[in-house]
Amino acid sequence: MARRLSSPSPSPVTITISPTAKDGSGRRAALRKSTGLTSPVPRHSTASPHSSSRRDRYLSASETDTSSDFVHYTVHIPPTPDHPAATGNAAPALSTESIPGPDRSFISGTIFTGGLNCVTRARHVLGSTSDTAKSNGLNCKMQGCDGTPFRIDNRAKAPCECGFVICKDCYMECLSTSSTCPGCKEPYQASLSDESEVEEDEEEEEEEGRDRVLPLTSMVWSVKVPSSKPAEFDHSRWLFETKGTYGYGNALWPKDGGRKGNNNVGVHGGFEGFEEPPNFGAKCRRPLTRKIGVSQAILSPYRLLIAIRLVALGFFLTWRIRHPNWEAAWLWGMSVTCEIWFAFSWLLDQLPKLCPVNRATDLTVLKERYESPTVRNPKGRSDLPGMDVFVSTADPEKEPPLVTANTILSILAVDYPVEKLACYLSDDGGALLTFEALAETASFARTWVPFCCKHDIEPRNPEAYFGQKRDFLKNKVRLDFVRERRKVKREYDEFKVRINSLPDSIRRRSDAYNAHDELVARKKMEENGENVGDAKFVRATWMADGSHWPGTWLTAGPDHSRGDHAGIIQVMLAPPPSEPVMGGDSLPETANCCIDTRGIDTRLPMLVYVSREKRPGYDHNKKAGAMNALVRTSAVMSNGPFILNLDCDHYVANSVALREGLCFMLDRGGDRVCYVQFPQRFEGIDPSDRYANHNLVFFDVTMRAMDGLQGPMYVGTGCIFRRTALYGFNPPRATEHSGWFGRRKIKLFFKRQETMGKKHDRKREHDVMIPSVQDGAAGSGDCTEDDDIESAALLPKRFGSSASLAASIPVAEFQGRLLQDLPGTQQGRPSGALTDCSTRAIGCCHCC
Ligand SMILES: O=c1ccn([C@@H]2O[C@H](COP(=O)(O)OP(=O)(O)O[C@H]3O[C@H](CO)[C@@H](O)[C@H](O)[C@H]3O)[C@@H](O)[C@H]2O)c(=O)[nH]1
Ligand SMILES: [Mn+2]
Repeated sequence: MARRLSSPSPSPVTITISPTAKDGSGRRAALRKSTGLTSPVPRHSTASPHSSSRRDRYLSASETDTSSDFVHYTVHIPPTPDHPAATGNAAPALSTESIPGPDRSFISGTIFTGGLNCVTRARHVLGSTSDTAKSNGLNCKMQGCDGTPFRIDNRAKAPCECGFVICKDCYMECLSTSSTCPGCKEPYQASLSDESEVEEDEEEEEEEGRDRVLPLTSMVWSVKVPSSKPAEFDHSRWLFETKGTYGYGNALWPKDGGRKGNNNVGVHGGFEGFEEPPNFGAKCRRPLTRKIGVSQAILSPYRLLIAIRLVALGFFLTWRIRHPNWEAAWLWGMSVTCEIWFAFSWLLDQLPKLCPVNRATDLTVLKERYESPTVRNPKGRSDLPGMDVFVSTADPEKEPPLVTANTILSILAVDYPVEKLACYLSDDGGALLTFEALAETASFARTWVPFCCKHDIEPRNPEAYFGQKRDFLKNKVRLDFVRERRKVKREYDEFKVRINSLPDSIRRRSDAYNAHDELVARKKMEENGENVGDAKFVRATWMADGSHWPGTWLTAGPDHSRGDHAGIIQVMLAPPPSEPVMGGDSLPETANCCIDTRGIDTRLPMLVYVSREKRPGYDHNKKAGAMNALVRTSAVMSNGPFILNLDCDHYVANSVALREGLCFMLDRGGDRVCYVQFPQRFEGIDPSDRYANHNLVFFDVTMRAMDGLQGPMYVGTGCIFRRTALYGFNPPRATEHSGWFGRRKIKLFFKRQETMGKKHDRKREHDVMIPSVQDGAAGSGDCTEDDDIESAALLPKRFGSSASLAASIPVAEFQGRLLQDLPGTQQGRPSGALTDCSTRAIGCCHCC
């Protein structure tokens, strides 16, 4: 039984399927439920008359446990703008009301497809993209008003510290009535009477506002940042050129030591007339990482053993050569050659291992340096750089979607500032199954992630966590832990059932739609008097909203087969707001009924589904190609300066791993680090490791030993990269060998060879300079005009003609710098930057 396509209404389709799915505990999966299969919004917002309450669901699960041999699966088909619901119907599944402002365009603007042979499509979003401010949710937030907010430099700006966006009329009204911000109920800082004043005084207001919220009031009054508009001032250059310092002791610091009076001058002061700075940074000067030598007790015997073996080997080879066997000379010759070769290769293998190193990170220092309140960052907002996590999957049959889903969940739940994290799934199979599994994952993440954060769950892969044999109560202090764990486990079991029944439900849905289409086509042909017998009908794969899946079809069709389909991008979870959204304050739709999220930040990181375009005749380069596509897509969407890649069958086993990786990147000298490789640990294989499947020698010995030399190698996955290194730019300070004796430090980043002889031409092509971010995408502060033109001309040659991609490069470089003390840092591309450029970035010829 299927709903007719021609009369779209959000009534669910009940499909009866044979009971194939079993959940983890072996219990027969017999659940009656309503699922909005492609809806990344919380499941309970898809409320329909058919969906029972949660408690009922559990009850019905146990009731039908033994009695039913069939699963009643209710597929809720959400209405969409192209298939609008009949008026007066129940609330649409993709209820925009349930999503706070900025998220709207991402949730309703679902799928982006496009590429070489087809125009870029952005379905469902047409209405909201017409007005950028609207699509970003940046219109006036007053109830019943959607006026244009204050604009400064084309950016909407809130007149209040709390970020409540408001239009001019409403602002004036508020001022005249209560003078308080309708968002935070705090009084507005300055009352402004007319429009010009509003615009002109914005900067001053900003400064006043900054002073107001600073807790360190005694210090702040005299610290004047040299420029009122920080983005235009290059602080690092200023520091470098003037040898100035900020804060205590700088040129602007008063000699008399400020309000408190100064009794210390001349006593502690290093320079006459300047106050000795208090020791603020004693802790922050501590390094983020430490190199720990391997204990001599282990190394010395090991080295001795190698020396003894070497000597023995020497004696043996000498003896061998001195005692030739002339009766079988060729045999003797062969063995000697082979033995010498083996000895040599053994030596090559041993020598690098003489000096292995361990490294340790200090996460408390990272927290102090980047996440504690400072003068410039009074709220202690995280200053960590953005991080994009890439997961690749290729075939939903060989790589089960449940495994991929668990990987994604472990990423979404990592301990990293949510607004700085973005997760991308590359689906090389272009399969609707992976797509819908990801939508389900996004939905389950709303329960799983707050649960992990609340109770410090480790590991944050639900399958691994619930499968643990050890006592789960260890180190758990919260009283509601046991109850919530039980609930979440049950949710997870249901989630597994849903994922495992997806192949069936997709097939059945498609069959129903196809049968209906075929019937209509047959009728038409009969009416026209055509021969129906030998007609062939296209068997499409249908999405839950009643449209064709743009990727690979179950029965391959033209333009929908493996290796021949359009590119697809779908944002499953919109970029989160920058302020924490505590569970208790959230709207009832987003409230989590499974666990008590009061006081827990319920935001989730951005999650994007990407399936790159594939066309015959192009080499897609397997995983490398998928990674390239993700690098370009993420550049125009979130542009995290660091990238972590994982296979779909891996997961983040330690929730602070990302932070630990970044310690190496952000430590002193870290700007020379291009990537940080994590070791891999394996599960589900022989625990006694009889066949060395755990790869311990490789990850725990060889890689550490290589680290002691020049650094470990990239093993193809589980690696944090510096984005600009992937673009092929040289690190800011490359340490290069110049000959055998010693090293030479060269500065390649912003400097170029003065001489422009022919010899340099080839080199120049590889050392493309990253244009300075202060001067926009095409200009460089240190370079002449000629250089600008040259680098601007080289960028499209290497990265295609996408202006957004080119513009994202210097931003990524800027944000990846060591200290985030550069003001005005734009955190990634604005969330509304999802344009047709990102679909062109996943095009197979990459000629956007
Ligand atoms: O066309 C393809 C083929 C593969 N993959 C992905 O690449 C990853 C690795 O492929 P797999 O066949 O599983 O290789 P393995 O031998 O299991 O993986 C190891 O070896 C690979 C190189 O041989 C590395 O890329 C992997 O990171 C490393 O884990 C998987 O996530 C796949 O989904 C794609 O995205 N597109
Ligand atoms: Mn693999």
